Amino acid sequence: MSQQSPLKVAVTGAAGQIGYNLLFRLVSGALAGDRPVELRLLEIEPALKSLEGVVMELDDCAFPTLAGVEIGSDAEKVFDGVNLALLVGARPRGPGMERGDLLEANGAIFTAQGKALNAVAADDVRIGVTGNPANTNALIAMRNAPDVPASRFSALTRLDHNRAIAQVASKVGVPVTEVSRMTIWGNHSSTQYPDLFHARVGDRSAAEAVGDDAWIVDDFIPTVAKRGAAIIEARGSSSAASAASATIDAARDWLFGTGSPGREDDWVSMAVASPGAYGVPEGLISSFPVRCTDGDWEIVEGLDLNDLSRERIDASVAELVEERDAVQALGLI
Ligand SMILES: NC(=O)C1=CN([C@@H]2O[C@H](COP(=O)(O)OP(=O)(O)OC[C@H]3O[C@@H](n4cnc5c(N)ncnc54)[C@H](O)[C@@H]3O)[C@@H](O)[C@H]2O)C=CC1
Ligand SMILES: O=C([O-])CC(=O)C(=O)O
Repeated sequence: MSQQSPLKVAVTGAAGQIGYNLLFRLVSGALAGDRPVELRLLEIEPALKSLEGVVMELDDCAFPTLAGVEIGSDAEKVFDGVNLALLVGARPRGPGMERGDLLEANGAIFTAQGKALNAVAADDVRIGVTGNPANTNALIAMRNAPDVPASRFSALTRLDHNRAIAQVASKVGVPVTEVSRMTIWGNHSSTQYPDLFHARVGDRSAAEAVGDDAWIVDDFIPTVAKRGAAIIEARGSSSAASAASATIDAARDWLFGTGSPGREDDWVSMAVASPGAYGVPEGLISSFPVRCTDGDWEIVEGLDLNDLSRERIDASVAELVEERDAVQALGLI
């Protein structure tokens, strides 16, 4: 039995589709190996009964690493002392909607949760936002938590990153493990820019390995950027298992480090508060190539951007500026 203190992990929207795919993996080692995990699950009052059923199932797995579960609808109680908060709970989009259509519906949730985290989370808290529109929800939470360093907030673009890796591996006919240095730039929306010019397949540029610029522009970029909508179209509801998997990938790498043996210099995509890097206005939560060590991220600097990359990044960042202005006008930040 491990003697380490439990990692206290909050999950919001825990009774939802992503929650059902996330909780069991979170406590079975995918996040923190054999370190015990204590779950703090936040839901709205009407969903608590359903969440009780999920907790029964968690008990029934008899996970050796599950150090306890608390549930509730009061954010200040649930977030008390948490080291990691995964903010998943939000209204998902349906067919025909863009993620930005959810700004107002979800803004109120992230102001309240930002304030609660500010008041009661542990000093070392890291906050990952999956609920859409993820970048701007993270911005709202961050701006409502003035005592938590801005670097502790991130929004999920790891699902897009994983989708991009899968697409390029399939195109070139290599295992996904051959693809490295993938970057998603900008917003987790259809304007996002998955970058094959810095990605690698083995020891070559991914763009060269693909050898088909028309495929990159007409096929790869829209397939990755619109994958969420394609899943909604096919399943009738938005991605859940893959979103849960990416939420864990992102949190694990943030807390315990990016890279792997032999690929120490690999990076991942995370949407983080811009320090002004690559011309992205300071404070905007935008996706960048990052490396993480001991719970801190660092943007990979000095990548040359070709005209296509510059144009696509600028377009996605312009959308983030619009979203920021919209939530500012609503008084949410
Ligand atoms: N960033 C990403 O890559 C992805 C993001 N998403 C987003 O994740 C979010 C959750 O998706 P699903 O689990 O499929 O939705 P869902 O509707 O199945 O579950 C959402 C849960 O959040 C709960 N909730 C609502 N307001 C809450 C509040 N104030 N506090 C706590 N819980 C609250 C609901 O009761 C519900 O149980 C959506 O916004 C969806 O668009 C989904 C896929 C990928
Ligand atoms: O598309 C959606 O609304 C859900 C999501 O964010 C994704 O699958 O990337």
